[in-house]
Amino acid sequence: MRADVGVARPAAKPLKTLFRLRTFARPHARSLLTMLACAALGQAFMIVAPLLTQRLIDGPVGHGTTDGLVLLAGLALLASVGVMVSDYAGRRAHATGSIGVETALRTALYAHLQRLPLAFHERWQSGQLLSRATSDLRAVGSFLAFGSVFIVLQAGTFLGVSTILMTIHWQLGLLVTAGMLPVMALTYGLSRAYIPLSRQLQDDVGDLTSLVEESVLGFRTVRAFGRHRFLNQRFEDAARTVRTTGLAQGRVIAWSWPAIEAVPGILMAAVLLGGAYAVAGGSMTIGELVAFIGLLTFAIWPLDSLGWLLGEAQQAATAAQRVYEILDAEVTVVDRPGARTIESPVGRLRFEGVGFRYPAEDSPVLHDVDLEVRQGETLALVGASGSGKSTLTLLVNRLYDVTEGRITLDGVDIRDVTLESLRTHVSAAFEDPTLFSASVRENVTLGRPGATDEEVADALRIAQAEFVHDLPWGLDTRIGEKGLSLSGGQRQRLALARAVVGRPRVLVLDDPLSALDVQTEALVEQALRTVLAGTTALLVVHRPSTVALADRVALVDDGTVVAVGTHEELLATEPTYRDLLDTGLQGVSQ
Ligand SMILES: Nc1ncnc2c1ncn2[C@@H]1O[C@H](COP(=O)(O)OP(=O)(O)OP(=O)(O)O)[C@@H](O)[C@H]1O
Repeated sequence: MRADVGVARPAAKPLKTLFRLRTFARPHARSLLTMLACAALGQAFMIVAPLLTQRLIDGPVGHGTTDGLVLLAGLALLASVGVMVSDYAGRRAHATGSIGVETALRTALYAHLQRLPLAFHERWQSGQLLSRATSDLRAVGSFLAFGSVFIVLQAGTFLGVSTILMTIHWQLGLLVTAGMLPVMALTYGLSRAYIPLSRQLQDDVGDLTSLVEESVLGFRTVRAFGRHRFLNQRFEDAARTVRTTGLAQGRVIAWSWPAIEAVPGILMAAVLLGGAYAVAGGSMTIGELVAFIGLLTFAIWPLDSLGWLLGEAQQAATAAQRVYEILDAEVTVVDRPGARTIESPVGRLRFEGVGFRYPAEDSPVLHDVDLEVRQGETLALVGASGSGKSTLTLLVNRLYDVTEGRITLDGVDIRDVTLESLRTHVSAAFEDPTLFSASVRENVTLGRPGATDEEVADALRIAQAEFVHDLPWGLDTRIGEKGLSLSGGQRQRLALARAVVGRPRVLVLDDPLSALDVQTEALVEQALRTVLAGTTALLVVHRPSTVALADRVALVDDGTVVAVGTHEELLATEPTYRDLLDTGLQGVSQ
């Protein structure tokens, strides 16, 4: 196995990665800034209350008069209305911003996943992708729209309040400002211990999600083999790993959080003591001390919450790193510069010195493949298991790109044709048919969205899939996830209908009839002949009867094509072919 698969670049440091997310926040800057401004305004209105209290104590209360009381009460009322209005506007802006950022991120991630090559999807556990596309994305989105804004707000509030405190009594004000230092030191220590554990926990949860997904999708096999205890054990082990990491994370929080939270309490005690001395010494009025203590709570809240917000930032940073590991994964199968569309190819397919190595592997699975599939010809690929037949079919519509040589369609290297155009003309159906939780019609027209009703009906007839008309809502019946509500043979027939709808120029079929009973297979083959007559087709053959559909046969052995000819020619000249027939391909009509 090679380590340099080249599908995902190692992500940068978590906090740096978090900063990269600004591109997603930028389009929502207006909402986010409105939210920040409203929150700042709300804080400012709240700070008015202790300042008014000071005026009240040192004014009317201290002098025993009612002068200015109405004005002070009016200002207090105005301030509370201000708090209410800014809170309302801030929350509205927050909702718009946070939903917008999260949607933009989710859409970008999904679109990128769709563009990533097969190599990426084969290497990544789907649970890891799922947890990144759900919980990580949530953490990142909510931090961008909430945490990041509040870090700015709380830092601003702390600085603003500290400045006011210094104007009231500069020595005590300085003491409060200095309280920031131990909080920052403790937060730094927390982040060094917390970030790796946070990353570990998110990875562990991804593994757990994969296990759940596997057991849900493979539940029939699990039940059939009575292996639920084994799977339970695997799940318990993975859950224990999550628990161990979670506990380690909890221990880090347990020592750091109380220490961070102790700082404001110590500050309050120091201010009370220092304030009492200051009032006794005459450097502070009672009203100023009351206002100072009232304002101190506004400085303490940012100190208190900064630890929590930075924890959120760290969590979001590791989540962002995990999301960027996908977003940074390279889309390797792309349109070349100057790639062109082909309108109506005649369908001449040539493999010229083709070699192929799977991205994670050291040695090639295909080498020196030279093969021509003539216009309108059906060519069967026959070979022992693992000889490379399926791999060869994956190259034709560029699910993988060749690593040696080239494949041409009508003499044009398929890498010089746009992917969209190539995949319009080259259709494929594989042994394991994937259907989607959508209507029958949507499943059939997946590769040809503009297909007419006649084309769909034609495809269903060819694939002997007319059973769909008996479904409760006919073509509009929704079939379950992966088509689980249908039998294996029914799913294969629908996948075949999808491949032949609109009569593509080139058809690649990798044993698409394997789940059919003998009778249905014969009917499908009979109908397929009419399609194959006008189409260039590459057919991976595992059953003798399918060879009968082909004009010629290519014998694949150990990653290369060793002989090409009609069935009769190969029978006469190739002992390997004869051996293969003896072991499984008997009964070919001659
Ligand atoms: N995604 C993959 N990554 C790495 N190696 C792979 C991958 N898929 C297949 N291989 C290897 O490539 C070789 C050819 O496999 P391939 O599936 O093309 O053979 P095949 O002739 O179609 O076999 P079968 O008749 O059993 O389906 C095998 O050695 C297989 O292990």
